[in-house]
Amino acid sequence: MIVVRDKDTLHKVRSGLSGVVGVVMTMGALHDGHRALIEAARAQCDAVLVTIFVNPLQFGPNEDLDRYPRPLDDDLALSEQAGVDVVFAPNEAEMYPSWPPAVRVDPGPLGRELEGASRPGFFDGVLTVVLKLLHLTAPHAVFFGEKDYQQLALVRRMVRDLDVRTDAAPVRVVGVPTIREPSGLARSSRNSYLSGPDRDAALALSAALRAGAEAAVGGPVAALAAARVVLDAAPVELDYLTLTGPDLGPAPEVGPGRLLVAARVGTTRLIDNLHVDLGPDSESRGPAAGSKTGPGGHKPSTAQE
Ligand SMILES: Nc1ncnc2c1ncn2[C@@H]1O[C@H](COP(=O)(O)OP(=O)(O)OP(=O)(O)O)[C@@H](O)[C@H]1O
Ligand SMILES: CC(C)(CO)[C@@H](O)C(=O)[O-]
Ligand code: BAL
Repeated sequence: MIVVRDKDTLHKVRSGLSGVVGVVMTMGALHDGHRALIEAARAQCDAVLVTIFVNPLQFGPNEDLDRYPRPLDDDLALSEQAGVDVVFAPNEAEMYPSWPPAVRVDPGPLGRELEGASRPGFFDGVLTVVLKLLHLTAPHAVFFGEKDYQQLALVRRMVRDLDVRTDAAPVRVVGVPTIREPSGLARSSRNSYLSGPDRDAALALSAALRAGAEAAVGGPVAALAAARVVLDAAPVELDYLTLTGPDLGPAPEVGPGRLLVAARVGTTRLIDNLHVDLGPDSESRGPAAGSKTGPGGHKPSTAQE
């Protein structure tokens, strides 16, 4: 495995890779969720490149940039063991020679909803660094986790809207299902912040999503209500609970939907989401109650604090 810290060396190393190149972008503190992305990339590509960079541009002033874990040696060991060919781990000066960057990617209306509403500027920062990393690594396919469902949707949209291509074909954006602990908790680098009681409380997110999915046969209102009961009973501070279509547009009455949740557990902010099958019992129930304008100006069914 080759470890690269600067753009010029990356260019040389990338030029030496042949066949289909897959990239997995991360902020490090690698876990089984990242491992699943690497495995998907290995299965679909001839060479796998992993980026490790804690991107300051996507952190707000009161967020956890300073305390975000940076166990680089462990990350390199996991990457090597997982069969990664190249790791690109630049520092901030290498990625942002001029700070702050004056030109950034505008994520559009969807980028200002949900995570974007709670974390202003977050998706401008994410899409800006993702676009830079796409230029620098020139992948044929790039792999993102469904755990960050809105991020995945926005990267797909950016690649389409800004014509991001490698070797004359659009970069393929591959979504990988969420890896969970046996308890149901979605694996996340920020789980390392959770103390014992917070770890128990954090289980409410995935439990609420499962309760919502089970109740979804009764329609959107039933799904949201069931999820909300679980969250209300737990010592967590709900940020949002939303039901949308699979593309983050309005939730249908019947058919596939996505239930998304964000909540603060102690000082740790966590997100999760799950596929739900709505109906068929909902067809006679009338429209779902929407209490907030949702992604893309639509009205998804939302339960909000
Ligand atoms: N549990 C998971 N299952 C599948 N993919 C995941 C999981 N956790 C993270 N990923 C994906 O790994 C990539 C890098 O994410 P990142 O390094 O931010 O990890 P993270 O665990 O999401 O960190 P954080 O706790 O800061 O949100 C993203 O595409 C993300 O969606
Ligand atoms: C995509 C990403 C690596 C950009 O910094 C980050 O948002 C993440 O780890 O999900
Ligand atoms: N996993 C998404 C990156 C972030 O929360 O900053």
